[in-house]
Amino acid sequence: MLGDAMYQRLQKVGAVVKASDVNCIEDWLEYADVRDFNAIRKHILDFEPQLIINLAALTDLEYCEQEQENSWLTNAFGAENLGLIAAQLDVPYVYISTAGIFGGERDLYHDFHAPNPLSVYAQSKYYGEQYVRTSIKKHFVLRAGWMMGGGPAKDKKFINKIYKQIQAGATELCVVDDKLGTPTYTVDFANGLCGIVESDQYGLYNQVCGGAASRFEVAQEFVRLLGLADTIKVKVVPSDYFKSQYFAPRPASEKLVNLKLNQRGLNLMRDWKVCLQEYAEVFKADLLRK
Ligand SMILES: NC(=O)C1=CN([C@@H]2O[C@H](COP(=O)(O)OP(=O)(O)OC[C@H]3O[C@@H](n4cnc5c(N)ncnc54)[C@H](OP(=O)(O)O)[C@@H]3O)[C@@H](O)[C@H]2O)C=CC1
Ligand SMILES: Cc1cn([C@H]2C[C@H](O)[C@@H](COP(=O)(O)OP(=O)(O)O[C@H]3O[C@@H](C)C(=O)[C@@H](O)[C@H]3O)O2)c(=O)[nH]c1=O
Repeated sequence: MLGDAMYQRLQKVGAVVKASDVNCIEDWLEYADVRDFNAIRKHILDFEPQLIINLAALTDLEYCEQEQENSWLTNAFGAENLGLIAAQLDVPYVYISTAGIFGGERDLYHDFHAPNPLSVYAQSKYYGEQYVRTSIKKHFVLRAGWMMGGGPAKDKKFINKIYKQIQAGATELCVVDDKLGTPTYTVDFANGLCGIVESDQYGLYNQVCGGAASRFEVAQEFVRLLGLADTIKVKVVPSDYFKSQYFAPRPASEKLVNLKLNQRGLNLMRDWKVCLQEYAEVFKADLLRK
């Protein structure tokens, strides 16, 4: 999801990019596994980078509950591996963390509030965040919220899960209103990331879109933007409704505010509704094609 937007953003400024993944679905991707220190070290050293951005992760919370060792190796150990290589090369290191590290005790979290990760995914990401913050001097840790981006082919999360139901002909969508968060558009996130890195102001930053919402509000807005509000009903359900499908623990609220970015004048994130309007165009075009 984010890799796509990041690559496009870096292409725009003419950066020379070596992009890698274990899942090489684009011709600009080369194979590299963040769990394999020696192999990825060689892969990176051969390129002599000036910056390392770690976007690799396992982001399916249910998979992470079931495949715990792999989740720790990818999300936490992978963060360490790339951090060590960045430190050895003395280049800045960007690690992407998540609003999901919070426990939901509060309604809204700024950069200084204390995390309390509930799921294996969140625990492994929080470990990565802490490692990077304490062990890597030239670090940027950026916390994203509910990510949306990549379109029908690459978006693995909520928007595309809703879209797939619509595409399959659903006239009623059941959506929870007891989970709150901050949608985060990958295009804006990649843009903001570049601004933060260029500023040389190392550290930890919340970086989410403006505003906040429940999953229900996001689904309702998405359906409206697709022009389907009259034909598709979005029905409120409690999270319990999905307890067998979405069994990983999730906080009631993972709403973030970009307190530090605002103070530093580095907040380039637009409001989530403006971003969703732009993003929905991709899905509208896809609906028309089919
Ligand atoms: N999506 C979201 O809502 C949020 C994401 N984030 C963070 O943003 C970052 C980017 O995530 P996002 O773009 O959404 O996720 P994606 O799944 O789209 O991208 C992550 C990529 O990493 C790959 N990967 C998995 N294991 C390895 C490995 N061992 N070595 C190298 N690559 C690997 C995945 O492959 P495969 O497809 O095979 O798994 C996938 O292609 C992650 O750090 C994530 O934790 C933060 C907040 C919210
Ligand atoms: C598909 C669907 C989901 N939902 C709800 C249930 C559940 O709370 C949530 C599941 O969707 P997602 O898988 O996108 O959400 P989730 O896995 O909770 O997303 C998380 O992803 C990782 C990567 C993060 O870093 C977190 O911060 C967070 O963004 O949406 C509905 O209410 N109705 C639906 O039709």
